[in-house]
Amino acid sequence: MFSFKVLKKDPKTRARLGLLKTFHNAVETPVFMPVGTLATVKTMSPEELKELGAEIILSNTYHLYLRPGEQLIAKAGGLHKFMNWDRAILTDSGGFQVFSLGPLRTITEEGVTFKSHIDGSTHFMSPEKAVKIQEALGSDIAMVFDECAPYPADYSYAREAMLRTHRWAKRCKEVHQREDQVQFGIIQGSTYADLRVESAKYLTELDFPGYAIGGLSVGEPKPLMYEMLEVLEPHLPADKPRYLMGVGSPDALIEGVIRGIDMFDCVLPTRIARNGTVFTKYGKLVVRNAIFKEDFRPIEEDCQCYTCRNYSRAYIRHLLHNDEVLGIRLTTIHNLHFLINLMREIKKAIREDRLLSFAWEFLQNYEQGKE
Ligand SMILES: CNc1nc2c(CCNCC3CCCCC3)c3nc(N)[nH]c(=O)c3cc2[nH]1
Ligand SMILES: [Zn+2]
Repeated sequence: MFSFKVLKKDPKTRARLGLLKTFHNAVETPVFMPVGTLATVKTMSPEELKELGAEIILSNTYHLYLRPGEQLIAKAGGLHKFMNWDRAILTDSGGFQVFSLGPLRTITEEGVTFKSHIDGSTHFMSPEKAVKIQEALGSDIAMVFDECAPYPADYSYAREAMLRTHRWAKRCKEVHQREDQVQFGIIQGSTYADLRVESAKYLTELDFPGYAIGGLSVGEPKPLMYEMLEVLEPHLPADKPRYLMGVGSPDALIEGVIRGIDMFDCVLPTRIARNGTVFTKYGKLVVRNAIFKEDFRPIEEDCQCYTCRNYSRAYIRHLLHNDEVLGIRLTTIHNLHFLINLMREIKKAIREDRLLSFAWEFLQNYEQGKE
């Protein structure tokens, strides 16, 4: 079964504490979901992810369809078995990737024809195909096939893309069969308040068990993203989970929670780790930088992660400088711990009715380092 329950609402903001029950496990929200594009959260084993407190991870229809193919994964017994992950998996539908990765593509009512970013071969993806692929993968939560309009998009294009995405969402709902998988709708409408409300109303009518907010974190100024969340919040079902796609940095996570978001995903922690950048409570730090050559302190003095309890900046910089694989594993562990731990502290603050003061203090410190 799948269920979502609001356990507590923050008295001063739109934040809420929730319990998301998936077919594999129960997840406390607000939750940060690490991204595992090719059926792995890069350099992390499932045991290490559990050690870090990851309860639900993301994977992707587009990437897995191209390589190794959803049929192979189905033969392996599904994505959970294939990657030895027995907790929840949410798969994105590939909509975003087809539009952002595929160099050339043509959109029709039917679907999207695109060229693989791997070998340039031509492929076709439709709402029906995206549903079938995600059913073969066996994720707990499958996203509908949508179009994420680029930013900026003029009003008429944003509206046309939104209406087509609504028709695609309906088609996804109609062909969905897998009982142990739920579909989330994705709200579009670019940065136009009236389109956002129209999209929320239309998709709420389709009665999905959860709703994602798409079309944001695509280059628009953060205040504009937050404004769209404020516009949307009153029009979202209060008893269903809200997932802000592709967000985000520590400050965006806090700003999103305050505006009623329950679920987040972002490639940042793993991606910046690979180029030697780590999160700290005073902003980002490029530990690969030569200034850390003889800095024998941990990345963060009071961080309880495996990396900070055992290694120095000097050692990590040495590893990164020599392309030693352990280096990006250690920065990845720290970054994932940082975001998962931040969500833990946010949940604690909501429980203790002190979210705003926690948020204010965190943002004060974090912006000191100016992200
Ligand atoms: C980064 N900003 C952003 N991401 C968006 C994403 C992707 C969210 N992350 C998915 C992971 C990406 C790496 C592989 C595994 C899945 C969006 N996805 C969809 N379907 N629609 C959006 O409007 C949509 C909008 C997004 N905005
Ligand atoms: Zn650490």
